[in-house]
Amino acid sequence: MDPAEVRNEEIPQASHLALDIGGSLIKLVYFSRNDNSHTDDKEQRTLNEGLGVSSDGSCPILKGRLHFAKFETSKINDCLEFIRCYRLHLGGFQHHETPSNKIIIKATGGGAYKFANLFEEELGISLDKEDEMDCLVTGANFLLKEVQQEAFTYLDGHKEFVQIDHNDLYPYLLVKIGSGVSMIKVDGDGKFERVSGTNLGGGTFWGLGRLLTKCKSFDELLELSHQGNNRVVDMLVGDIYGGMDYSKIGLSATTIASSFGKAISDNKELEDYRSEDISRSLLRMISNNIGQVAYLNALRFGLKRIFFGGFFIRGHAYTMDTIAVAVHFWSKGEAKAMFLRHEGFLGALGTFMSYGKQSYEGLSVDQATQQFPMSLSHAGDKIYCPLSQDLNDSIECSVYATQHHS
Ligand SMILES: Nc1ncnc2c1ncn2[C@@H]1O[C@H](COP(=O)(O)OP(=O)(O)O)[C@@H](O)[C@H]1O
Ligand SMILES: CC(C)(COP(=O)(O)O)[C@@H](O)C(=O)NCCC(=O)O
Repeated sequence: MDPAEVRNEEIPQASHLALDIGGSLIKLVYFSRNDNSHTDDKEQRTLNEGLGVSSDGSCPILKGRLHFAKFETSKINDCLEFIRCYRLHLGGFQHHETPSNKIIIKATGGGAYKFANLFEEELGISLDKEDEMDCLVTGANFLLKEVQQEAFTYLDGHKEFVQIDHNDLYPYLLVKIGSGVSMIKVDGDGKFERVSGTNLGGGTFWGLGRLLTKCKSFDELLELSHQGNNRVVDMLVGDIYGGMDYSKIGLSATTIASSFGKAISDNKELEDYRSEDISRSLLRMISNNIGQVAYLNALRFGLKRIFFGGFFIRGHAYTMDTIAVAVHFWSKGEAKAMFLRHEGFLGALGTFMSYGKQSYEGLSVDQATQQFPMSLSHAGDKIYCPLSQDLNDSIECSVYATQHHS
């Protein structure tokens, strides 16, 4: 929605804005209270029991919705306008030690540093910086432990949700495919190590794709790949071996021997290739490489489960299939690639949850839980998301908030 179109009466009472400002995209998570947000006594008691908190009335549970939004980092002014328009910047917290009682908003990602002054100048707010890897892991652990049907496998066009056993979650490898790629070995809550990364990531796909195809948007480039045939551009084992498999080393004739390799011998110019084929080849090259590097890192540490997140994936079938096939192929079926429904918002969710650590004056989230229609689900962590919600929509949840006094 164009922020200019937002009318006053449509503006929700929003709070707890959390920002993840990455190299390509800015992700926002914020909470808005329902009009009649406070629970009645009976409901409050039930919620408190579910959350395992005391029911002395000092910790009101606010009902409302979690909202998700994203903007291209290069269009940060649109993001600032959106925040201003929805008055999201007013819903942070105040640190009584901060001169002039500036409102503080939680933020992560490189942009929390790069754009700190811009946020201060444009919105008059300070960004309280949370570590990016910390937030990614917090967001991933929360989703894997608390959200049913969050993780799924994808192979040969078949999507299957994975039942996560809370007692058997760790260790796992988290692969965040953003502009670049971070690979994090996760051993528990707050226990992790970034073990590797690669600069061939989502930014590489989009950047090279834009140059090679003249596509105007990431989605257009992704869409093109649907109709493409990578074999027009890629050099296959069969191209080298006269149509035959190289079975002695386990390579079939259709295996890609060299991504974009055909372009060296075709005597063609860029214009002679279809954008669809280039997009498909590029997508396959990047996805395959990430799958392979991820597998090698899983092998280093004996990890069997690899969760892939980040907005590069975009729930895109061909991307997930390529990554899953790479992991399956290289691990000979030993390791499993899994994907996350809330793939792009791990960092922003982790940042949102970091409000719970605050003990400053003002409203702070200590716990939040999604309320299922029939009964309260267990809320071992801070928020609980529903299963079938489109991420572009808001999701219903409750926030357990304490009022801190100076
Ligand atoms: N609308 C979009 N605009 C730009 N990139 C997009 C878009 N949707 C998905 N992407 C892909 O997602 C990547 C960014 O993923 P993200 O997890 O947000 O990382 P970052 O934190 O680096 O911004 C981009 O490099 C691109 O490959
Ligand atoms: C520097 C980053 C952590 C920034 O995160 P991003 O904005 O890409 O999500 C990431 O781009 C990265 O891990 N790059 C790979 C660097 C490397 O290990 O080679």
